[in-house]
Amino acid sequence: MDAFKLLTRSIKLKPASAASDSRLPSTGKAVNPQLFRTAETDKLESAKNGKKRKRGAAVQQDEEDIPDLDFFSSNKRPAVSVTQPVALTEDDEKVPAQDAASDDDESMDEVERRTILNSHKIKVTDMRDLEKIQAQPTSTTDSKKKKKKSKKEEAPTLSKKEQKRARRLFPEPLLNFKELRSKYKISSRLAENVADQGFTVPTEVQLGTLPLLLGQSSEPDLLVVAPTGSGKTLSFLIPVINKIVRHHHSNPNEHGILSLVVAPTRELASQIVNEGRKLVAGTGVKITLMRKGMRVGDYGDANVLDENNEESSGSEDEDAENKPAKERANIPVTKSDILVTTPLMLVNALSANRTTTMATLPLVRSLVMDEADVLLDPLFREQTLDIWKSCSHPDLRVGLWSATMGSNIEDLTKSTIRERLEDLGQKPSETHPLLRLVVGLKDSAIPNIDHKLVYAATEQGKLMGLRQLLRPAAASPSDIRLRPPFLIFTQTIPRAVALHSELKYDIPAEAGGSSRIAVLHSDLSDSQRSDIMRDFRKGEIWILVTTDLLARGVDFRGINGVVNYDIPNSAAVYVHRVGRTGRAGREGGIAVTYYTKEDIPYVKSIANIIDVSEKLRGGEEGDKSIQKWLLDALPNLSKNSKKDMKRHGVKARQAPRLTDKEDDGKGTRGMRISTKSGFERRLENKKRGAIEASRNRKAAAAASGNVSDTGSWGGLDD
Ligand SMILES: Nc1ncnc2c1ncn2[C@@H]1O[C@H](COP(=O)(O)OP(=O)(O)OP(=O)(O)O)[C@@H](O)[C@H]1O
Repeated sequence: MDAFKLLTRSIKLKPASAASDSRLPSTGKAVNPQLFRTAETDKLESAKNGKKRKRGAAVQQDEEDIPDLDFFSSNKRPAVSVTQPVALTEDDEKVPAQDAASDDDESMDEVERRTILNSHKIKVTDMRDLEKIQAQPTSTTDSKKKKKKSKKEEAPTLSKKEQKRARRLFPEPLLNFKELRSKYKISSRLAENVADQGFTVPTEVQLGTLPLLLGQSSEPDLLVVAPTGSGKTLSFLIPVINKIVRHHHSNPNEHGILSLVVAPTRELASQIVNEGRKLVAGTGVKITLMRKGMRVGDYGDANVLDENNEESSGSEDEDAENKPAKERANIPVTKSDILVTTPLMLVNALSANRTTTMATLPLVRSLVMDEADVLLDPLFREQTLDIWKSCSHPDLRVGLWSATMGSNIEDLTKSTIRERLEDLGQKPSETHPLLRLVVGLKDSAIPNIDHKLVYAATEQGKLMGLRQLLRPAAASPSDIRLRPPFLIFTQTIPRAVALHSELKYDIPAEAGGSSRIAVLHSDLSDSQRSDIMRDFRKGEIWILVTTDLLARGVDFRGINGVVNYDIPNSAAVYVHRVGRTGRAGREGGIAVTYYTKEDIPYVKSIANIIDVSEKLRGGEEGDKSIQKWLLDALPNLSKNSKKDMKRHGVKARQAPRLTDKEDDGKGTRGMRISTKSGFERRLENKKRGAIEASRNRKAAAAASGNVSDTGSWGGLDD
């Protein structure tokens, strides 16, 4: 029997069918990017859409026309000159007459709204204190509901269930992208740019959040928890850009950073800029990636850098970081409407590397925190809160977006909003609401990927398993089949480097050899990082070994899967890592997680996530990959151990010595990434020792003049 099969008894492997290839995310068609919907709502929505089609000027593209999402495609769209006139002219404000006229009579009643939101598993909650909700109900509920609610809330004490019900909101959903223009009257240029991307059906998060952020009622602060790959970027960028277009229209003389988007990694920040550039084309809005040395805050001078010259001024900016304060004062302040940044880079720019008090960002009206839970995690918290406080405009709105969000983050958000308002002398009840929108089950993995949790017993077992994945042709029909492109996650940088060197030559030369596999981590230079990202996106690199640097936010179109070579540090990290596949509703992505003896204490939370995701997917009990006996047998982790794991990962894997060539201290022995057995390594070490001793002897003999002159054998090259 295959040794590897013995190690994978905990998982049910289904025979791979010939048809499985066509289900690969990189080859398959993303028929519908939505993850949750029912036949009943499909009918209701198409009835509503049908009405619009008859009346609207432009007919919406049919669902069948959605273009193939191809991993290897460059996602090119027709070039649009960024120098086109600033949008929102008189014409821009005009909405097709029929559409505008049709708006009111087509508003949905509450039953329809409830039906649609519930079937898409969208839950909107008012997060304010109940008294405040009573004092200032939001206009997203209809008036009947308000009356009912306030009567109920007059009762002296409400049960938890009643409180929950009182907080629930059923705002109008967005049925199609055409409504962005016809109903929400966004800039026509922006609407065209959205249409140019070929998106036809809004994802759940877009369906729920866009009306909230673009609607007529007071723009809320918003906490959004929505699945990985569900299109959150578009959801926050469209309202941000539209708000700036309007701002330019009403305040043509006010220029500066109006919106700030903060993301935890440079890779994600630059991806957001790329997405943003497609949307701002021709709108007159400028979006920029924060770079070292840029001046962005209110430093008390009026110099402004025109972002049109941004590229040419890049190298000067780099130098600026190291210039003395006086000279830095002469560097012009960046003129961009939207700044996308990592927290540290912006904090350093606003405080001259923490040598001065933080400068302010007085014009910022929208602060978007992408992957907000990690931005408010202890690692980044101080920096993120400093940035939040530096946004001093009274009309600031915050948006916190992620696929996972602990209740501590919600509490921190509430208290920060409250403190900020107090500092500004505003009473919370006078202002806008804080809403939370959750799509699906909070903190769960997407239901459209296959999870494989594989017991590999030892580090060697993991490597054997991974090698089988790399050679799918040699595998038996019941083995896991994972076609490149895919990502492999390790716990630490040294482990990523070691795994990369172990696998480098596993890809045959005729298939491109070692150039097909790369390693990406934060110790590489910025340019190395972006080259690798580019080559992976282009399909030149097939397998990318990486750390949690790429676990969040990064969108590679149609990668076929994710391998957790080392188990993730927490359930949330699992959700984000595996969410790099199965994006925009694509089926066929695979997430393989190996675990060893040492990992057993930490596996339960991952197994639970998989179990919930499979329940969400529906299907037969027998189709589940996690067996009940495994769930029951796995130990629960104490709170403290969970915390410890989150901070340090599996302790034994932190050991610094990891490659064969390095000495094997006892603690690291079991955690080395290598296929060689201990016996083989001992033999090698002995051989090395013997060679070393022979060299020493020769050197000693040479020193005493006793060596023969042949000197032709230099020993084994180690
Ligand atoms: N309505 C849509 N229809 C089809 N594809 C879409 C739609 N909206 C967004 N996408 C695509 O879905 C992919 C994922 O989007 P995005 O990166 O915004 O996801 P996300 O929700 O931010 O994920 P993560 O939580 O991993 O950061 C992108 O390739 C994007 O172009």
